[in-house]
Amino acid sequence: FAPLDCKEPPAAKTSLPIIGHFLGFYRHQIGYLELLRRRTFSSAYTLKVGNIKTYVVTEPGLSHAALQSRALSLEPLSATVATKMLGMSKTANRHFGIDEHGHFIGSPMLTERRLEFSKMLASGPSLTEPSQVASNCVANAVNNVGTGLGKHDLFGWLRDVITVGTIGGLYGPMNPVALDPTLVEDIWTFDENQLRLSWEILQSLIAPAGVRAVNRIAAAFEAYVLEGRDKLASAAVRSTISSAQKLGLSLNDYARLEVFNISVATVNTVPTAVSMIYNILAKPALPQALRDEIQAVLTHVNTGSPDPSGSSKTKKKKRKMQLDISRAAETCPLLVACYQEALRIGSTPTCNRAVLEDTLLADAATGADVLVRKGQRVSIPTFMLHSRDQIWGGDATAFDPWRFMPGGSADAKGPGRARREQGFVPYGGGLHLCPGRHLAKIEILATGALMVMGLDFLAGEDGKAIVAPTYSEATGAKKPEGETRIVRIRRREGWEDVEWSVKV
Ligand code: HEM
Repeated sequence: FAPLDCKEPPAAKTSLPIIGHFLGFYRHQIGYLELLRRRTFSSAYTLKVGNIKTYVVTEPGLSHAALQSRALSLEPLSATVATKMLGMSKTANRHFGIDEHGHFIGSPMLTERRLEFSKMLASGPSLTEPSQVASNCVANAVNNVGTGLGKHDLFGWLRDVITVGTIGGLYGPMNPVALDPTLVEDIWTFDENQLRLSWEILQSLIAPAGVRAVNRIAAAFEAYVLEGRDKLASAAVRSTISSAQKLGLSLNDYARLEVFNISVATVNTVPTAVSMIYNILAKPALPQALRDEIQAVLTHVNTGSPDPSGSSKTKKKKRKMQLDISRAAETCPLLVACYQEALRIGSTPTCNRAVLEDTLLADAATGADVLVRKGQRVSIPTFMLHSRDQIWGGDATAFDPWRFMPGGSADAKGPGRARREQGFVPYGGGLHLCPGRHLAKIEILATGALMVMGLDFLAGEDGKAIVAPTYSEATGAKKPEGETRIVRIRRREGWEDVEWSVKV
């Protein structure tokens, strides 16, 4: 490396040259980035690992500048990393804009795909359709819970329900996961192995489970298209399949790309919903406060309908209750605040960019600026912005939905608003702002509301209280660990006869 320009962020030093940062990541996982922030005392620092130089941005103003800059792009990284990780063919490189020397020269396919997908999932019937399917899946799961207390691995249960619902909504009723639910496990295995899969060589030795998961999912997607089951997919997915076909991507390469797509569509939604629900249950006053609030968006649809599951002799009346989640945004501020709080602390995506041109990133509020060099990377780990006391008014790592309510420390109209807005980027920003955010919001709000209204939860063991989850150090999306995952669940007392549905 050439020495850093004085305008470039300071280098994060390590006492052991070459292997120091590797050991740091090995020991502290992603928390190592926060450790380096404290060590460098800077709004951005430069991390040199192997032959890659990454500028880690740690302040709201600079992260906003980076996300909005047109001279920084996710596409070169998606192109080079995804093709490697997914084991795509050499010819696929061309479609991803990688030339014969391995350089990124721009990819109309990636740009077109992103724009089309964003448009389709923004509003209207093409958003309603997948949202409805995903929400129905959660309603069915609640309807299927028994009246006696049963022990559940709450994370595992929600993971499966949300994954099946999201993929059903996007890829239609005959999607690969509907036909083979064991693929859910493969999605998570892929997520845990992403880092190792992005190695240049020896992936089968370093990440055999990851390679197996990619191959299994890709084979299922090949069959999905060959058998014409994709005809039943959502408009958003159909449009991306047709653009891949138009550009001549082979069936195998398309199927491998879907491994990445189904992963991004689920591995952030699940931990966010899981964090929201566990934390609601762990705060004694919260479930009742939410139940009082959500009552306003319930409609008793049909009080007189017979119980479809009963025999003709034992026909019971079922109360059909519809949750109108489309009204939750204005009517249920506490539920929305729980969703925001779960986004803030429950999922920890990192926004990555490749620098296309030497660029000066400037924080408009503080006047601080840093130079990022062409060909290098910028990384914005959202957890570093979302968990800082100075931005969130103290106790930033705790789940406290009231901070988002009027008069709370994160009140949208309160002091420090601009800094908080720039420092709250759960869905990234700029050109690459997550296209699935509207779908995710509907799914997570519906999941939270249905669980709270329809079910009673008790800790796994008698006499114990449900506690906020602690997380395992595993790589990939956040997963609660050990005993905290087990809870006892039954239909809510007095509401056992309700059959739930959702209006999105
Ligand atoms: C709580 C749930 C979710 C969270 C927290 C989340 C977060 C993110 C983040 C941080 C990014 C990177 C943005 C950037 O770099 O600026 C992203 C990208 C993306 N997300 Fe999501 N996401 C969620 C749900 C979804 C869902 C449900 C879908 C699919 C329908 C989806 C599809 C995508 C896609 C395709 C991209 C890549 C965008 C691009 O290449 O420009 N996400 N998401």
